[in-house]
Amino acid sequence: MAPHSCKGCLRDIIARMSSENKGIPMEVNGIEGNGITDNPFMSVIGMPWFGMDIGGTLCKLVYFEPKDISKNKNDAEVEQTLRNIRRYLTKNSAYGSTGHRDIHLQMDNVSIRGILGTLHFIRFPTSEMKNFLVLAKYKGMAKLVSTVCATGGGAYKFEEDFKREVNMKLAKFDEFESLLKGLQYIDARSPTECYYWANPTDESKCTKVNYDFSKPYPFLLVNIGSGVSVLAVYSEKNYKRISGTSIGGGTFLGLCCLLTGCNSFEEAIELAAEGDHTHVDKLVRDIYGGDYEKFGLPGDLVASSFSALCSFGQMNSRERRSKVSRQDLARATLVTITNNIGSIARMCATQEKIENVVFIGNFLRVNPIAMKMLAYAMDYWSKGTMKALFLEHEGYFGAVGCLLQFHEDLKS
Ligand SMILES: Nc1ncnc2c1ncn2[C@@H]1O[C@H](COP(=O)(O)OP(=O)(O)O)[C@@H](O)[C@H]1O
Ligand SMILES: CC(C)(COP(=O)(O)O)[C@@H](O)C(=O)NCCC(=O)O
Repeated sequence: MAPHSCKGCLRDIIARMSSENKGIPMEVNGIEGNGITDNPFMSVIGMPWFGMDIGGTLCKLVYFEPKDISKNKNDAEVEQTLRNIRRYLTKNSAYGSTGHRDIHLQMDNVSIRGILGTLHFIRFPTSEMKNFLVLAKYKGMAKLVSTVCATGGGAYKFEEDFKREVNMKLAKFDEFESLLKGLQYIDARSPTECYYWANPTDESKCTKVNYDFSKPYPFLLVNIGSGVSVLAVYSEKNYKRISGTSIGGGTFLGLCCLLTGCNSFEEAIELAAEGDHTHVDKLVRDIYGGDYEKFGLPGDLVASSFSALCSFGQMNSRERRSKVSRQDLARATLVTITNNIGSIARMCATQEKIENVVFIGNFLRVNPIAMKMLAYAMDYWSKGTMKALFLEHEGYFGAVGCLLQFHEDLKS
């Protein structure tokens, strides 16, 4: 394996912590419940509350910070650990170089099971899970929380690791149930949650416009994570997964890294923002000389993605490839993946006779190019009958939803 060189990542922090705190045992294996943590009532009232959505690429961690944690004051050690964890999570916005708290998404004064508090939104790469567990152990979380609610594929994949490393049980919840629960909860409490892009093709006029999503049904939910899942949602409880594709956010990032040598999603998006996909793609006008009017295909529509680089009969093909920039390749990759998702979403919406298509997932993070393309594509191809909608907490609904389900289950 290549030596790990990423300064400040979770692995580094842990190494630093262990050398700075020689007195603190890192191997707190086999922590037994301390009586308090085994009592579900205590963990509801006073303990930190976590919901995790462990996806194929990113782990989304939602932390509910109750306003009042004084309920534990009869136990000074618990109280202190609780305060330390709270301080660590809420005073930092970065945890090493790989963990981030999305402060702009923080929700204050929300209540879960009648308890008022703040929701914090944290993400880190799923590949750092083992280091996260070491950190959780070191911070004493395992002594406070016996159960963490979790969703996403990683809730299954890492279940044994949680048990072995930190003696924590995972309360597992289905990822789509969680998505929908979280979406309903957040949208009802965040007045500017849902929006659409007006004039998506005209940069000077393009704006984000608030959308009232209080009567949402029916809607199509397109979750663009590592892969893509498409759900048709008819009511709070009635939904079905109608389609999906493996060509999703992970594909964009993987191909972009391969083609451009970039090393992060943010870098990929920055490159794409500066590139021109028409240097890479073959457009309808490259084939027709203009629009293909009979079937309403405009000349600037991509006819064939990446095809401009492989017109093998043409003398200039090799020269063209050598002139294409990393930025152009990143943009073309983004356009290809986004168009494909838009096309699948439109077919699903047509089939289900649904007009509102809600796009979520972290592929849309810091990615207005993709959002505007989806907005335009849905509008153009449906002749204005379909609407692409977006949500501010794009990748966090699953994590919130499983936390809510956990507390609902405790109630019943
Ligand atoms: N910081 C990031 N690191 C990696 N991928 C990111 C990042 N920010 C956004 N993405 C994009 O989000 C996708 C993952 O989205 P997410 O909804 O978290 O899915 P999953 O649950 O499969 O991890 C990645 O494939 C990538 O396209
Ligand atoms: C398997 C998944 C539900 C996992 O969710 P993710 O971590 O990608 O958000 C998703 O990647 C997916 O639906 N993939 C597409 C599979 C298909 O329908 O071809």
